[in-house]
Order: sequence, then structure tokens, then C-alpha cells
Amino acid sequence: MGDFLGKDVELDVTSIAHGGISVARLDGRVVFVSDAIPGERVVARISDDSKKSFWRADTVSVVEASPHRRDHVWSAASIDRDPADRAGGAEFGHIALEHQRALKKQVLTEALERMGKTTVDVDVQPVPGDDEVNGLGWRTRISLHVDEQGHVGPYAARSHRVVRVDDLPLATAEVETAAPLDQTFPGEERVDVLAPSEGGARLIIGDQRRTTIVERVGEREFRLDDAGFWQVHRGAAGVLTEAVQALVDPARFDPRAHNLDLYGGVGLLAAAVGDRFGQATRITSVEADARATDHAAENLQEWIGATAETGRVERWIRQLADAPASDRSRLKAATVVLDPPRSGAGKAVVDGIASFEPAQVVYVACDPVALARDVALFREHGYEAEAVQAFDLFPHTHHLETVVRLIR
Ligand SMILES: C[S@@+](CC[C@H](N)C(=O)[O-])C[C@H]1O[C@@H](n2cnc3c(N)ncnc32)[C@H](O)[C@@H]1O
Repeated sequence: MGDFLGKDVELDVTSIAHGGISVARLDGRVVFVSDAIPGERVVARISDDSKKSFWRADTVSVVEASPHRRDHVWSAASIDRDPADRAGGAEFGHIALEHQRALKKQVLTEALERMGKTTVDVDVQPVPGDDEVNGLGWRTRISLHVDEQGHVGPYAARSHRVVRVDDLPLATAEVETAAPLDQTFPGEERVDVLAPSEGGARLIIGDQRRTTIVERVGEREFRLDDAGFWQVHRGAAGVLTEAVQALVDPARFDPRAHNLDLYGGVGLLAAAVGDRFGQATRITSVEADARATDHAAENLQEWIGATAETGRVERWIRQLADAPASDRSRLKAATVVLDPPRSGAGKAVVDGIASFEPAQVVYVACDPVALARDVALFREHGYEAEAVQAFDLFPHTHHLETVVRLIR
């Protein structure tokens, strides 16, 4: 090991793996290749040959191009730059938008099949309006990092090294204009740029004091902290609202049950359920960030039966085991919406939910592999995926969002 590091090799790229990386073989060994497309022959530079089972490499030139290859949407991330200097966060930017979605579909269906033992045929749908602008200008939030000289920029792909860039094509025009790419911030670690639906763009520098902002979804307004969680794509909150409303089966929904919105943030999905099923809807939103819970309580105040509780879901769910019999029957009639972070819900949470046998579970997932693992865990309790939708909420990256209804 070590003899191949930095060497250029020619590779036939055969398939796509999770994480936006393609797969090739060299003398029988798997090589994970960045910036390639399945079907291509590329010259790639070995960046890691330390493992016996697989190596890593970065495409440096293309010998036989895929018909889906395009000029990269962000020159700072293209293969014209040295691999170490390529900006991260747009690892599919060299692929035609429609084919990006085909690759995402493949990753999702393969993960659900292999780990979740679940066969689905689901297209990854674009956010309305994205095709018209080639999937650009969607990020309402971006984190820039600060290097030792105080310069800001994104991290290089697969690294924590800051690279200088002069544009941010995935960001909305407001965010891109506000991004201080030519300023320096000595001593800071991070500068966040965001453009909420109201009040114009703003910067969050380091640990500056949090302030309240307003995001609008259709007619509804949500208050939240500027540094708190909100969906990144300008259309994502609306798309997920509609998806959750569509995937909650009304025949299984009981407005008086102990309905749950786990990992609820500021109450976006609890409001989606409340808007769908009306004033009498009871739902409890559970979220670890106390400031987000305070905002959720305010955002959900028009539903008398809606509450927001602060807690870590894995612990909060455990206390339900001690619920009195009357509460247990309301839990059994419940609809559980969950929208965990990238790592997914995991065994303790899935076991906790399944222990009270809710009528339906609507799982919103931003990582297909964590989702597939959790679908497998739900299957152990007799829950099967009955309906699935998938959305391209992160064009030009490998990420996708999936919403699944699970029933027993
Ligand atoms: C993907 S976001 C979803 C938020 C909300 N559903 C939305 O769409 O705006 C995940 C949320 O889970 C929260 N979170 C992360 N880990 C948690 C945990 N272990 N228990 C409770 N909340 C958690 C985060 O603070 C974040 O607000």
C-alpha cells in the first residue's frame, strides 16, 4: 500500500454508490471515483490506497464521456481544477439534471431493496421551477468556512480545507449577493449566509446572538431563530408540506389520537398535518433544541391540541412505555411523522415507536441508506412501506429527500 498514491490510472466506471461517488475496478479491487459518471472511461488520480478492500481516486480527465456529461455548473468544482482545490457541495454538477435524478433513484431503490428488503419504483421529482433554471439558485442558506488568513469559502470536496471561490451558483441570487467572498474574518470559524422569505439576506458571524426570522410557506408564517434549522431549498418546505399531507392516509388518521411530529424543528410538519386535518387535530411536536420548541409552540398555537416539547427523541419516546392505558390506546391510534437528521432514527427510536403500534408512520428522510436501515428495523415489527415519494431537494449534489408511509 502507498505505491499508487498520486498516480494516474485509466478506469472504466461501472456504477454509482451512495455519497455521489462512482465505482470502478482496478485489478479486481474496488475504486471509488469522484467526478465521474457510470459508463465513462476516465483518467483518475489515486487519492487513497491505504485500504486493502478499496481505494479512492479523483477524475482528472475523461477518455470516453457519458452522454450525460455537461460542463460543471460551478467552475470552482470542475475537473479543470486540481482535485485538492475543487469546491465541495456540488458533486453531481457535471451531470445532466435529469440523469442526476436517475442516479439518485438508483441509489434509493437499491438501498431499499438490499437493506430494507423493500421493492419500490419511485421517480425523484424536481421541485417545481427547478428545471427551468437548470437546478441553480435554490440554496437559501450556505455555510462558508474561514481559513487561517481570515478568507472565507466552502470546504474543498472531501476535505476541511477552505477554498476561495468567486461565485455560488447553487445559492439564491440574494444569498450569492450577500456572501462576503472578498472580505476577511480573522479569528472566526464560520460565516453563514441566509435569505429568509422576509426581511432580506443576513450574515451570521461566529456565535453572534440569535435573532428571530420569519419563513413563509404558502399563506402560513413560521418564526424561528436565524441560526436554527430550516429546509435549505427555497421550495423544500412547501414540497414536504404537500408530501406529508399526501402520505398521511386519512382512513388511518384519528385527529384525537396522540399524534406525533418527531424531530419537529419549529413545527413545519405538525402544521402540515394540522392544516390537512383541521382545528381539532391533536399533535405533539418533539425537538431537542429548546429555542426551536419555543418557536414551535408559537407557530402551532392555532391548534388547541398541538403542543411542542423539548427532548431528545430517543429518550422522550422511552417514557411513553410508562403511559397509562388510556394514553396507550391514543398512541395506538396515532399517526407518527418523523423527520430525523441525516443519521436517521436508529434502533432505539424505531423500537420505541413500534412498541405502541401506531396506525401509521410517515418517515421523512434525507439519507436513503439510513432510511433503508430504519425501514428494515420497522419491518422487524411488522411495518411495511406502503407508499413512497422522492424529491430532488438538493440539485447538483448527491442528496435527495424521501417520504415513506409505513403501516402494519
Ligand atoms: C431534518 S430536521 C427536521 C425539522 C422539521 N421537521 C422541519 O422540516 O423543519 C431535524 C430536526 O431534528 C432535531 N434533532 C436532531 N437530533 C435530535 C434528537 N436526537 N432528538 C430530537 N430532535 C433532534 C434538529 O434540531 C432538527 O430541528
